[in-house]
Amino acid sequence: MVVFVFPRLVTMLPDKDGPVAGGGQSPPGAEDPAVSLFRDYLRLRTVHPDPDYDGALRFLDRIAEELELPMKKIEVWPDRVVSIMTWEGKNPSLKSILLNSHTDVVPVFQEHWKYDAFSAFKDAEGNIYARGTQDMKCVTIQYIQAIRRLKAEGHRLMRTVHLMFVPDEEVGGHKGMETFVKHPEFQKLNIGFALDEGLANPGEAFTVFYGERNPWWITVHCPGSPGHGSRFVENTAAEKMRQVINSFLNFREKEKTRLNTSECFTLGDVTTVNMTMVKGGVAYNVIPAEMDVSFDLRIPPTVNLQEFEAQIKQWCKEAGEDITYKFAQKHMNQDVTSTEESDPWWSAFSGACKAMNMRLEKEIFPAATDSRFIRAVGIPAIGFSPMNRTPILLHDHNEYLNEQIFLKGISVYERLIPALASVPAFPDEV
Ligand SMILES: CSCC[C@H](NC(C)=O)C(=O)O
Ligand SMILES: [Zn+2]
Ligand SMILES: [Zn+2]
Repeated sequence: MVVFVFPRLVTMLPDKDGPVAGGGQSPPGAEDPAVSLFRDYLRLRTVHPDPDYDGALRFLDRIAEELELPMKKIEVWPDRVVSIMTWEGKNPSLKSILLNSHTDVVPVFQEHWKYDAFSAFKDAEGNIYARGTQDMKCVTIQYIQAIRRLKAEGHRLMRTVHLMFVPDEEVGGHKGMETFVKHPEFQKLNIGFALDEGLANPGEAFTVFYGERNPWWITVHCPGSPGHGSRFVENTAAEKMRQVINSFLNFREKEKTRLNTSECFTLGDVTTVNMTMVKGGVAYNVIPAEMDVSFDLRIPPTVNLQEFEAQIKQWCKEAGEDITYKFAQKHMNQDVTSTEESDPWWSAFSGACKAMNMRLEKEIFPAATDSRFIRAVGIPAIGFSPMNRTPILLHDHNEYLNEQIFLKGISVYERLIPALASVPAFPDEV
């Protein structure tokens, strides 16, 4: 049995922004060690643009030592390390289970926060405030604590379980999962099924994501005739850009209406279009020779991407001569993970949830996570963060998670992980 000896020094200090007594702080020593570990992890500043990845690696190394699990590190890019903790199964030749989480978090606007976003302050209701409480440091610690409990109870699972900790998800995953899935060390993991992040659900149910919308980030370049700002110059960049904007934003209106008029649609079922950047011009009285406009498009897996791009091409053509566009992101893979009851992975996942009386709501993830790279190499992946009764606050001010919800999530994984690791061998595995 592994004795939990994680040092509690930081946790026992009073919170910077909270009262030392009477502010809902548990007396030292009374807090569940899993919550203390979570709060310690939240205090690491793995925040962009300069995440303390070394701090995270040291933290995770220490946990691997406690759990007596080997930790492998692969530098997929200079200063970008993927680390993998492995709990070998009784039958290591079978396909393994991946428990993925990213270590980085998005920046904060501290002036809009009630507490220091890296103090992990816990209020009287047990709500823990910090960047990453929902996205996704909770899941990292929940995986770890579930494995810790299972090991302490003497379990040994049939399939191998890998806990993977990746950098740079929040900045597109290029120097993280996107590169790592093509690495020979990734192939060696022999992954059969993956869990990655999901979203909180404000109600009683838990949301599970079986696919994602494809992110397309596009910049449309509009060249035009320059001239004096006092004249009616023909064929200006601005006139073309106006047409382009109209086409994109008219389509946006249609999709918004489609979402709002259908009872069964969620955000993941329609295409969103947002104009996010505009560039051009040098002076008030000089008509510029070029203007650029950028859009963030999110396209559901049911949309024909070739036809959609043809539509964009048409909009640009209609807006005037010599308009070009280029993509900063253009994810093309539209694979979704099976949620048929006949699918052994889904059946194990949903069966374990059912046994815990959890109601699941299946959705397409509206934004992009590292799951898209995992699915793109043919591995089924489910996005799931066990947080019900919780408002969706990822990337928002005052991101928080209640400690009881956090603790319940550990129990959820304690059932889920053995269920997945017990999926019987497939015919091609023996
Ligand atoms: C397209 S890469 C950026 C990834 C980011 N993910 C999340 C979850 O916010 C996004 O969807 O914008
Ligand atoms: Zn995330
Ligand atoms: Zn995020």
